[in-house]
Amino acid sequence: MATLNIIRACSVPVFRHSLKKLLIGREPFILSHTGANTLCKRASPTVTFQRFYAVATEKKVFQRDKPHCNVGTIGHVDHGKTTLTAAITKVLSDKELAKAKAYADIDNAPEEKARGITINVAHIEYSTDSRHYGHTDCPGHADYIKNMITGTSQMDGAILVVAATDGAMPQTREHLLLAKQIGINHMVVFINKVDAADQEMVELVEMEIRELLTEMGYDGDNLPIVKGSALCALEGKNPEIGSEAVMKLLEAVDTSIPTPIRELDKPFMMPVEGVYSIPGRGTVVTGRLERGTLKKGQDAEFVGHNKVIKSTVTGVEMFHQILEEAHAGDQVGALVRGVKREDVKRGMILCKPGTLKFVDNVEGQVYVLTKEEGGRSRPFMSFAQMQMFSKTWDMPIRVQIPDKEMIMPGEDARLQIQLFKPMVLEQGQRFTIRDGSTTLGTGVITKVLPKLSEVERSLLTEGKKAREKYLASQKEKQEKKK
Ligand SMILES: Nc1nc2c(ncn2[C@@H]2O[C@H](COP(=O)(O)OP(=O)(O)OP(=O)(O)O)[C@@H](O)[C@H]2O)c(=O)[nH]1
Ligand SMILES: [Mg+2]
Repeated sequence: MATLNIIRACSVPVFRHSLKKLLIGREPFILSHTGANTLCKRASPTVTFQRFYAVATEKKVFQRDKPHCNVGTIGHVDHGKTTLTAAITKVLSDKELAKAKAYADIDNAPEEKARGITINVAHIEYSTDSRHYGHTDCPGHADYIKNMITGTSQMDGAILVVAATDGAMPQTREHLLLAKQIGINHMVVFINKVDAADQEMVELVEMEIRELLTEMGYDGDNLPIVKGSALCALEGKNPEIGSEAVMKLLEAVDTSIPTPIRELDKPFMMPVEGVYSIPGRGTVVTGRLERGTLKKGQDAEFVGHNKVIKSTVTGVEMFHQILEEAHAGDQVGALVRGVKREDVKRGMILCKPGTLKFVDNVEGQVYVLTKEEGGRSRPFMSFAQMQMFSKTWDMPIRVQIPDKEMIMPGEDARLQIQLFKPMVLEQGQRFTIRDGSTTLGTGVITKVLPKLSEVERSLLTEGKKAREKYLASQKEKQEKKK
C-alpha cells in the first residue's frame, strides 16, 4: 500500500516506472534515511526525500497554496465557542476544505491521543477558498485568562462569540479589553444561539455589542456581526441560521481580518508553547513561528528561564503534515535533536543561535485596569510582587514605580520590572501583569536595563525586611557622600 503511494507521489511519469521497479517487493518503512534518499535520487530527481518519507509514513506534505492566518474563538463561558469551532469544521468538511472535528475532540482531547509532531489540542486547521486557517479554541472557566493571554497572543484576529440568550456578560467585556490590549485589532462577532432567542432579543444584543465594541476601542459601528446558531449548523438543522450563517461568518473572517505582513527575512524565532516526547522520534516543541523561516537541518537554540540549550531542527510539521519550510505565522511543531523533554520548558524561545539574549531588568509603560474593567480596586506600590505574562511564558516579578508613590486603578505609569529569572524580552514587547487570579494591567517594554547585580538578585527573592535594610544602607551611603 505504502509502496503504491510512493509510486503515485512521483510526479514524472517516466520515473514512475523506474520507481516501481525499484520499490516493488521492498518495505519502505525499513529503509534507512540515506537508503531511501539514494533510492529517490536514482529513481527521480523530483521526488525529494521529504516527500518520499511523507508518503512512506502516510503523512501528507503540506501544500502552501493559500496564505495562512491565525484566528480563534473568544467570549464568555458557555456562549458556544467550542460548538462554533466544531460547526465550522463540519460545514467546511462538506466542501472538502476541512476535516470535521467532533465537539469532544476539540474540548478535551488528551494530549496522548494526538500523534505526530503538531499536537497542541487547542489548534484546529481548516481552509476557505481564499485562506488556510489555524484556529485556537480557548478553553473556558478558571484557566481562561491565562490561555487567553498566551493563546490569543498568537491570533491575527478573533471571533467573539456572544449568546443571544445572555447578551454581553462580564467576561465578554473582560476578554474584549484584554484582546485589544494584547494587540488583536481585528474582530468579527458571531451572535450565537439565535434558535433559542426571539428576534427582538437578538437585535438588542447586537446593539449592545456594537456599543461595547466601540467603548473598547474597536470600530463598533462597522464590524461585521453575523447571527446564527452553531448548534444547528453542527446538527445540520435549519440551514438559514445553521450552515449558511457559518459560511457568512467565514466570509466576514476572510474579508475583514487581513493577512498580516510576516517578517520572513529576519532570523527565526518561535516561543515554545508545548513540549512533547514522541517515542522513536525524540522531542518536539510546538508554537507559532513569529519571525523568519524554519527548515529541517537548521541550527537552533532555546533561550529562557536562565538557560541556553543548543540544538538542531530535524523536522518541521504543521497540523500533522510535513512542511518543507515553515514561514512566520505558521503554527508548527519542530522535532529537535539532542534535547530532552525535561530540558525545554514552555516559554523558552527557539531561535537562530546568538540572535536573542535574556534580560532580567526592564522598564515598561503599563495601564492599570479599574475594577469595572476586571482589575482590582486597590492601588499598588513599589516592591509589589506579581506575575508577568508575555508570549508563552509567565514569571514572578518585583516592580518599582520611579515617578509616583503608587499607581491607582485606571492610571498609567512607568514601571521598573525585575524578573525572578532572566527571560527573553525585547523593546516593544507586550505583557500583562496579574496578581493571583486578577489581571492588574497590561503594558509594553520601553527599555532594557542593565542586568541585576548579585546583591539585587538575592534581594529579589528575600523578604521585605532585607530589602528595606539594603535600601536604608544605600540611603545612608548617599547621605554620607553629601
Ligand atoms: N440552543 C443552542 N445552544 C447552543 C448553541 N451553541 C451552543 N449551544 C450550547 O451551549 C452550551 C455551551 O456550548 P460550548 O460550545 O461548550 O460553549 P463554550 O463557549 O465553548 O464554553 P466554555 O469553553 O466552557 O467557555 C452547550 O450545551 C451547547 O450545546 C446554539 O446555537 N443554540
Ligand atoms: Mg469551550
